[in-house]
Amino acid sequence: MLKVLVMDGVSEEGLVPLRREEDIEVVIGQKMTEDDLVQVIPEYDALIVRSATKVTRRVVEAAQNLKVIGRAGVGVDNIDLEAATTRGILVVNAPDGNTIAATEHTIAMMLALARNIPQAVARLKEGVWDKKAFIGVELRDKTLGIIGLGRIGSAVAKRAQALEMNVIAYDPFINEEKAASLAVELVALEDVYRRSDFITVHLPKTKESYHMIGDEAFALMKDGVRIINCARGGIIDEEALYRALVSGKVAGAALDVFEKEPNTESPLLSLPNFIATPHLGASTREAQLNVAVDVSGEIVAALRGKLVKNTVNIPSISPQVLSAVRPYLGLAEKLGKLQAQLVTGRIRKIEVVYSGELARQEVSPLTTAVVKGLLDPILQETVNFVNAPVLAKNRGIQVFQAVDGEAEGYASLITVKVYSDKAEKSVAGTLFGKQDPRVVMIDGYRIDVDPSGHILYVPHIDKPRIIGPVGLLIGKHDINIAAMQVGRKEIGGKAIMMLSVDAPVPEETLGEIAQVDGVLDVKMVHL
Ligand SMILES: NC(=O)c1ccc[n+]([C@@H]2O[C@H](COP(=O)([O-])OP(=O)(O)OC[C@H]3O[C@@H](n4cnc5c(N)ncnc54)[C@H](O)[C@@H]3O)[C@@H](O)[C@H]2O)c1
Ligand SMILES: O=C(O)CC[C@@H](O)C(=O)O
Repeated sequence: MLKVLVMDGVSEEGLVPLRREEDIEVVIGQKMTEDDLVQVIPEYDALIVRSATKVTRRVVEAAQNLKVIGRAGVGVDNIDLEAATTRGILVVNAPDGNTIAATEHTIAMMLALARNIPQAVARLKEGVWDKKAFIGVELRDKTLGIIGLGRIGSAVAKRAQALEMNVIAYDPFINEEKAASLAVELVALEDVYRRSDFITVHLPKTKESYHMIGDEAFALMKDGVRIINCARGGIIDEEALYRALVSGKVAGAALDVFEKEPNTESPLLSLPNFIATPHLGASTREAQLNVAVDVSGEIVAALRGKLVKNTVNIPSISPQVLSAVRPYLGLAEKLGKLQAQLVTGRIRKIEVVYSGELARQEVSPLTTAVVKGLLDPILQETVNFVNAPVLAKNRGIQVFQAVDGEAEGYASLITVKVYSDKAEKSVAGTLFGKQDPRVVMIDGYRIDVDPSGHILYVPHIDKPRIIGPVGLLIGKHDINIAAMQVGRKEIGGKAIMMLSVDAPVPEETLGEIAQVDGVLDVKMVHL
């Protein structure tokens, strides 16, 4: 008998796909501490959670039979993915089922903000019939700025247009055609800040988006702007929001999510122009049913070793295909990740070329790994072997793969070419000794770089007094250079320097390096 532990009040109705399997026992768990979960987890083959249960490294490491962890929803920030991957435990989610719920909650929050509904209800329940205190604003003809035009952002845009709002959006990973099909004007982030009467965020919490809306962003906004966050706590800096609400710069804010949850202590809760809900975005009967059905189906497929659609960590492909290309999966993903950080402009096309021995293999999983590496840092949803082409297509990115016999002297070579509206960039990599990944070419310049950790990329003119000054500037910050590679095609022409450093080089130093005579560009890459 296989045992599945279901936590966090996942919809009972949605568990039907699990319950109809005769050899699967479903156990509904009550709220547990980490210690309790560590105690019970060894007996389970699968675990389903929403956001309350934290599946920590300790929990994962205590599991002895666990094959799959299912998230009834989108965000997997409560699951230690690295620990699960290391133990070979599949993590699956249900990214589509709660889109409409989160969208409608956002619209509800925007209307509640505009018309002071929560405050007026509270006053009335205190026995005060106060019409004067709650003069609102209309949405019609106001500008809504959406940050993150993915599934929820797009659905919010449609509904806001029905309310006769002008919708503008910032999403560096969506192209103009996609935005045009939604009749949404794509603008720079600063323009969203400067032009919007209402701002709503619909992007994942990543290193880039953490505290992206803080004092500086508020300073750029219109006086009296209203702000909504039904995405992830931490995208808006709550302390800066507090200051902006107190000063009146921000007329009102509505949060469904907080940096720390649960949260009943936030100073924001004391402000009259602040409204909030306890992470209710996905809390509709329909959404909970959808995500429970979706995740239950995925758990059954995973336990039966069948194709799983929404894997978060491990590709679901046939063992034969996987074993042939597995050693290259990490390299392919790193090449995609490297391109995501090097290329500028809106990506239009990705071309992956396989040469040497790899050209004789079934390489589509590797192409997907490249796309995953490119899109993963920017998308909340899982990029996997089934959906990667669709996700890229939805963003107007064409993906091609090709084989080419010429491997430049390497046993196998993967070349990833990315074409954007501003640039064309090519990176190539191989495995040394069938296991050590190396980036061996950037834009035709030969190098030999281990794609891990922090790497400084400095294209420059090949002439004296470049490497020394750059090294000195990094040394000034006590940052150790672990390795250095320079590639050039001809003396005195363009060259590329790649420095592996033990810590990220601060922004300020990057600015100083950019000023060194002969330096053409500088980028800090994290792999
Ligand atoms: N409150 C809730 O209960 C609830 C429910 C569902 C989803 N969510 C959250 O809502 C958010 C959006 O979910 P989704 O399903 O629409 O995700 P999605 O992956 O479909 O869309 C995210 C969009 O954000 C864009 N993006 C990524 N980084 C960006 C950046 N730095 N600047 C601007 N745009 C950026 C991506 O290009 C993408 O289009 C996620 O954070 C998700 O966890 C919350
Ligand atoms: O399960 C929930 O209630 C929240 C889910 C939501 O935050 C998500 O990321 O899907």
